[in-house]
Amino acid sequence: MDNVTEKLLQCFGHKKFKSELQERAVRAIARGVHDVYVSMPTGSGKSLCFQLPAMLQDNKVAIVFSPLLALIKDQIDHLTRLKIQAESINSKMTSKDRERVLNDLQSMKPNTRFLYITPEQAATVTFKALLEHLVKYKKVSYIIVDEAHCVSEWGHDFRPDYLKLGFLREKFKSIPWVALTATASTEVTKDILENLKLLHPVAQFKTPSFRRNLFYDVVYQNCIEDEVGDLAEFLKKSLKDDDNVKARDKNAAIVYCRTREQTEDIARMLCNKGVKSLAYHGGLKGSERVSVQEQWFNGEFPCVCATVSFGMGVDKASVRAVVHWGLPQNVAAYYQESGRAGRDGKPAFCRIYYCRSERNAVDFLLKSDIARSKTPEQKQRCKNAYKSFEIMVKYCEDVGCRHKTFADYFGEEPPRCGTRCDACTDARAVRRALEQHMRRAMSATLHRAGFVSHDDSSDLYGQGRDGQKREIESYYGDGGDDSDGESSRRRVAEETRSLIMHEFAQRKKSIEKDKKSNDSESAKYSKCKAADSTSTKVNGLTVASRESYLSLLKNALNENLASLKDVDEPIKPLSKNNVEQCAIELEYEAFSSSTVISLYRRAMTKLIATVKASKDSLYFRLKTFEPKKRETLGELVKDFEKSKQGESHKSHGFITASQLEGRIEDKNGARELSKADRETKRKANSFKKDSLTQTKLKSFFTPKTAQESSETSSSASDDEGGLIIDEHSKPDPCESTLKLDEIEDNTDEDDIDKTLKIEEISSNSKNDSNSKTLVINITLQGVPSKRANEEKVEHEQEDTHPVDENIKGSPNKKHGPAKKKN
Ligand SMILES: Nc1ncnc2c1ncn2[C@@H]1O[C@H](COP(=O)(O)OP(=O)(O)OP(=O)(O)O)[C@@H](O)[C@H]1O
Repeated sequence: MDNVTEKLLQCFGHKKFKSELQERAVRAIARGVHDVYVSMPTGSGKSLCFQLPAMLQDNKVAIVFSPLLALIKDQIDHLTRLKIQAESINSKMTSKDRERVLNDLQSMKPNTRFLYITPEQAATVTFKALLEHLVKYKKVSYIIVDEAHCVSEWGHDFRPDYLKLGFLREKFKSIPWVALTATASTEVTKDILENLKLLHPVAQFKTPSFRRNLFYDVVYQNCIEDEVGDLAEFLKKSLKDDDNVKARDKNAAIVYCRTREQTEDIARMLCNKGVKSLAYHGGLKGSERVSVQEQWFNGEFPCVCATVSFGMGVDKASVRAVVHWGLPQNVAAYYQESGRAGRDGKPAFCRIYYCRSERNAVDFLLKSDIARSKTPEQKQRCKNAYKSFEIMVKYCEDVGCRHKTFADYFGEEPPRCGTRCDACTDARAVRRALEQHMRRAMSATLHRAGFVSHDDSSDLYGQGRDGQKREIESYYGDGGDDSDGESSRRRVAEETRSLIMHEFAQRKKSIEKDKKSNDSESAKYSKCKAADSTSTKVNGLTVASRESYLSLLKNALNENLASLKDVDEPIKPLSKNNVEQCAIELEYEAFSSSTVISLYRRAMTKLIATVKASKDSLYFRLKTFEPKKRETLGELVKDFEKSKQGESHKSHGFITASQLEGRIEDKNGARELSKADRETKRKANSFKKDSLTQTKLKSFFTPKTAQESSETSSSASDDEGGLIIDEHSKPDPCESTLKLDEIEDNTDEDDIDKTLKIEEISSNSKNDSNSKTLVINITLQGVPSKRANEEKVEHEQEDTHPVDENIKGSPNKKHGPAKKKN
């Protein structure tokens, strides 16, 4: 037994080295000839690599740079338990404590063997003076940089203050340096060696990232019925088989969640499903966190649902499962977090429950980071983070070996995985699951009509990298000695929030734009007067909303009329169309006298309520209503019937263009049109051209109930009872009217040769005539033309705006937004 192994036992209680690499690293560092770089997986005993050599040098102190106060505390606690004096100098210490540490370090033979410092503290005048003193009196054994990947912009935890350490290396050339990390890709390794200015040749000790005892797989959340149920089953399987061990050594699990709320929710659900779980996050009080950690550590609660703040410094060997509920931040972070499983070398499971919508949220947040980065360095950093995220996405959305992803990332040869991941065990099953996941994700996206919900994307990803950082730092106290840290974090959070709000505003704008274009489409087919000007006149009001109110008003008027059937008093004869005409006038009055949407709503609500209230007498506006003499469809039909007596097509709702056009072909096929026929044709073409009048065809071709049929036939005999076809022809400052004559001028004569078929293809009669859906499909028979397609008309009554609750019996309340069918 040499003095190295002797000290191993004496100071650390280990009879042998954990691995060959650990021993080689220890011996190389102990020689003190070269700077040493150690890259070993989490839990492989890296700390011992420098702690043991430091213990070999009596009366000397090792300076250890570590990124977080909590990590420092864990290490100091660990060494204190081993009766090795370790200290720190930081802003959280009392001045008395600080003085005590400084006095000891400045003494001839310091008792302190390890001095833990944050990189921020390293930049202070006090520390610089202290270091100069220690070096001058040859009291420094080593300078150690723990978590050295923090020096690299490629790393997932870049800390700018780590860069300053390189100056110290240049200044104190006589002291050997040691840099250690668990997660270093090729780029990160290069950065560590360069940025820390380690003296060449650097002795490098690097274990392959492949950990054979860990089984990796991915489960797609959208492919399972009960996600948490699945998780519970998985945990139960992973946690069993530990009956004969001490409570402390019982199997344990960690479920990493993105948000604090998620940790609470999932922990609760797991408890309900029989897996004793606790939530852990930065929002808990310090004492609560310690308590959770202890209960988990002692085996009282085998599972902890935590944010990423959990685990650093937590050294439990019997973790049998590490689950990520959603996409991990990046490969390095995932390797580190999942690497907390199976530290005892026994089989353990690492699973991701992948959710694509979350991926989209992360994608958005990382892109936002890139967009708002102010300096080229920042931008590069954000781009690196994005690249790393993309690798993680590929990890989840690919069928390749999971371990190979890590090997690629760390610049190693692909490992011989065999059956240590789902993809290598059963690639076909993984491919099938992936395809199913993609299909479902796609259909969900389509379902949302292209709008991916980012409502709470900030929450989904715990507010991105910054959120994750905040989460860690809330756990670790101040995250260093950066006095401005809190304010800069707040600023970053504020910027992130405002960026997200900005993005939402943009989306809202584009939705508004879509709404507007839908609205102008609806206006073409609306019965409301000046429908085109709806939103221009009253901001926020939609045509659909007006149609809803109009429909309610018309119902109320019809009810009013119907309620007087048994009353003795003589009632003015009014057809349904007269009532509709009256409703249109009244609605228009409310619309034209309203300047804001609330006034319009109030006016319409009041109007409808008043109509409903006049139970025993005809509503006064119906009494005084004088239908205007207008060109009506009734007239048109009569014209048509007159000219085509005997020829008229009796089929309901089906008129051929040859009939409408009154086309007469002589023996030579030449066309002759009588004057009357030409007039009829003109009108027919005007229907074809004017979407407004096409809309009015709706009521004409709607299949009628027996009662409606009799009413219509009676109204057909009434000159004023036909359907209004030129409702909008009345000059109105708000509306633009397409006159029949103007349409005639635009008539394309080519179309006359074709047969115009107006065919009702769908009629969806609901309880109320107002809620009928009618699709009128106009096709030009013969060669299908673009124009023919354009002339497909669809009209569906819609109500996208909620109508006031006090209006009862609103049939349109049930309606969803208008659907566009082609
Ligand atoms: N030679 C050894 N024999 C037995 N156990 C050892 C040996 N060396 C270290 N260990 C133990 O292994 C565990 C992990 O060690 P350590 O914390 O140093 O790992 P690490 O690589 O620094 O992990 P992390 O990256 O998570 O900090 C500790 O419990 C430590 O006591």
